[in-house]
Amino acid sequence: MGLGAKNVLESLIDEAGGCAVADGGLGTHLESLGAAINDPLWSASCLINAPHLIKRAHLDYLEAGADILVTSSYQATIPGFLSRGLSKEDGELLIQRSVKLALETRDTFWGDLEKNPRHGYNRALVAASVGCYGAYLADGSEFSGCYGPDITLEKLKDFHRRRLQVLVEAGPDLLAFETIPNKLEAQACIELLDEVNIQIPSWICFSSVDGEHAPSGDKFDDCIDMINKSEKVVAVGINCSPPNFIESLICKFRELTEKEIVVYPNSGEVWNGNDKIWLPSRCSNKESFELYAKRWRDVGANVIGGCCRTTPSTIRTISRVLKQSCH
Ligand code: MET
Ligand SMILES: [Zn+2]
Repeated sequence: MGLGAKNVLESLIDEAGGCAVADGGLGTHLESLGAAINDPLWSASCLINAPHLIKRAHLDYLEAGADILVTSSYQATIPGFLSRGLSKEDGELLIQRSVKLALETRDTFWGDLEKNPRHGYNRALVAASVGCYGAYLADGSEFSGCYGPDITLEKLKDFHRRRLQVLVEAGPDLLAFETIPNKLEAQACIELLDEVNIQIPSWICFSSVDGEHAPSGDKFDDCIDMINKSEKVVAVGINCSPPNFIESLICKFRELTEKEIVVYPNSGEVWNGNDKIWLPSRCSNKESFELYAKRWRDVGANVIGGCCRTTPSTIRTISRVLKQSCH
């Protein structure tokens, strides 16, 4: 990642005419393909028992027009696999597998497309998902930001360190830190990128439950100030938060940074971490992603996709809207 040269994400965004399309909810789509993911490992359980469904889900998103695939490693962690009775080595192989499944699907899809010069797709990037510590806890704390007084910067770094290395060694194009709920964890991730000497670009996406702050109450101004100082973080944004928060957050982020802005909200339904169910949307309906995508692009988003409860059909809509208007 040389200074001055365009990184892979910026090049993709250029190729896509200023706004690229990310994929949609992976856990959600795996479930609709028949995977049983009501499990402490959530979608990462498919790495053990249904890798073919992960490939199917990635392919469906590519066909729908996704320019970026986010891997199935959101909840794939070494301690998570250890508590499942697996060895550290097997856990690392599964984490690696998440990247390989996405790369293989992208390469096969792209190989087939190249036979048809008028296909209209971009060669997709593979973003290795790095779920937050709260995702590993599987108690909904990615939406509260409350990790308790015992969780320090060092503990968060220890949690993230080895998985980051394993993911990067498997050869993804970028790293996607997802649903980060507080400034401390963003700081841990940023510092690790340097300490581990990661050579691929990253995005850091936060969740938000009030439309103004990170779930912990931390100010985005402070989080982005810190991110602006990191050369390795090339994009910042919001994921898995209701769509009606997104426009004003893009405007806020646009004032705070020159980095690329990534948004992939959920459908607006609300996750109840205690009962492990999605409660109905309080604010929006799925149909409006068409209007949302146009507005988000117009106010400055550079990557738009979907998170939980969004589907290939959501991504098809976003892709149609964005690709229509830029070519
Ligand atoms: N990339 C993850 C997924 O869709 C993000 C989950 S957010 C709770 O499966
Ligand atoms: Zn989500």
